[in-house]
Amino acid sequence: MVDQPYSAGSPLRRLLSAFHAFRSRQVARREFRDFAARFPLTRPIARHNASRLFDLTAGFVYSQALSAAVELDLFDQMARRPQSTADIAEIGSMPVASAHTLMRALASLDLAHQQFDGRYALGTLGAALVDNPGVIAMIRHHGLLYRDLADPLALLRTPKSDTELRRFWNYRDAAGSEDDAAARYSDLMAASQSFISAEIFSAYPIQSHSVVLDVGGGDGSFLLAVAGRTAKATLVLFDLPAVATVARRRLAAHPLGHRIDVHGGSAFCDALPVDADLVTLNRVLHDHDDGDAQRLLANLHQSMSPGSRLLLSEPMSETDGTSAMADAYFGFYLLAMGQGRPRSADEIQAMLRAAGFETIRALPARQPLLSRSILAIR
Ligand SMILES: C[S@@+](CC[C@H](N)C(=O)[O-])C[C@H]1O[C@@H](n2cnc3c(N)ncnc32)[C@H](O)[C@@H]1O
Repeated sequence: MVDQPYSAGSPLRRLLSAFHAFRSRQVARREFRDFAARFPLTRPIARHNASRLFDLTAGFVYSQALSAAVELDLFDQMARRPQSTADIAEIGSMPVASAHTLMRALASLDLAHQQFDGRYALGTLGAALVDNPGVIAMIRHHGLLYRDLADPLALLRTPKSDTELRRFWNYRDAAGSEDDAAARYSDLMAASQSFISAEIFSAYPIQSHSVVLDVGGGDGSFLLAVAGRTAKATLVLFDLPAVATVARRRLAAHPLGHRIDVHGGSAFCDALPVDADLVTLNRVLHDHDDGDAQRLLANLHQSMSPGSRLLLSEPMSETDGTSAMADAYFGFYLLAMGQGRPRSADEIQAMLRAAGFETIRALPARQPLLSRSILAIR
C-alpha cells in the first residue's frame, strides 16, 4: 500500500521515470504546448491529449446525460423505433428544447444517432446498452456515488464518513434478516455478475471440479452460471446470513436453484460449510480493509483441505490498460463505501502467501477490465 521510494526500481524504471519527468516539465510550459499544437509532427498528439483532458473535465456531464437517458428508458424506446425530438419531449415530460439538448448530447456521445429524417435511433454505444441490465443497474446506482463524490476532498479527508453508499451497503448490519438493503444489494451484484462469470470461465476450467464453494456468493448468480456448465458438481454458497436468506429465496424460484446449497455465516471466522476442492472468492476481497481481508484469507486457508484450490477474482489495481477502472473508479467507489480498496495482483499474491498458501499464480485474463483471477493451492 506504501508507494515505492524514489530510489527503488531497476535502472530501466528509473530511466523511464526520468523521461516522464522531463516530458511533464515540457508539457507544463505554455510555450511548449503552443508549439506542439502548431508543429505538424506533434499536432496530432497535442490534439489527442487536449481531447483526453477535456473528456476528464467534462466526464460528469457525459455521465449525467447518460443517466437521464437511462431514467427515461430511451435506449429501449429507440430500439423499438426511432424517436423524434417531440416524442422524447413527451416521454420525458420536458420542453422540446430540452429534449433537443438531451438528444444532441446523446448523439455526440455515440449513444444515439440522428437519422436522415431527423429522428433519433440507437448509436453504437446506446445499442450496447440494450438488453444489458448489468450496466444499466450500475448507471442507476451511480446516482448515490456521485452525490457522495460531490465534495471529493471532504471524502478524502474523512474516509469513513456517513455516505449514501455506506448506508446502501448496510446489509452487513442486518444479520439474519431479509431486509431491503440485502435484496437491493444483491440485485445490483446479480445484474453485473453475468460479465464477471464469463470472464472467470474463460480464465479457469471450473467444470473440472466436483465440489465448488462460492464464498461471498451473493444471491447465487455465479453458481447458477456454474450449474449451467456442469451437471455433476456439488455447488455450495456461503455468505452473510442476511444475504444467504435472499439467496435461498431467489434460488427457490430458479429452475437450477435446487443444485445450490446455501449456508449463512461469516468467512472471517466461521468454518467453511463443506470440504470443497474449489473455493471461489469473487469480488469479495476488495470490499475489505487490509486487516479483515487478511483475516478472511487466513480463515479460508485454515478451513480448506490440503490440495484444494482457491480461485480469487476481482478487478485489480495497476493492471496495464485498465488502471483507470481499478485505481480511479474502484479506488473512489470503495473510499465512498467506507471500506476496502483495490489491490494489485502482486499485493493479493503476497496476502495469500501470508495466509499460508504456497502455490499461487495469476491467470491470464481475456478482459482484465472486469476481473482478473489468481489461483492458489492449499
Ligand atoms: C461485492 S459482493 C460480490 C458478490 C458475488 N461474489 C459477486 O461477484 O457477484 C461481496 C459479497 O461478499 C459478501 N461478504 C462480505 N463479508 C462477508 C463475510 N464476512 N462472510 C461471507 N460473505 C461476506 C457480501 O455479503 C457479498 O455478497
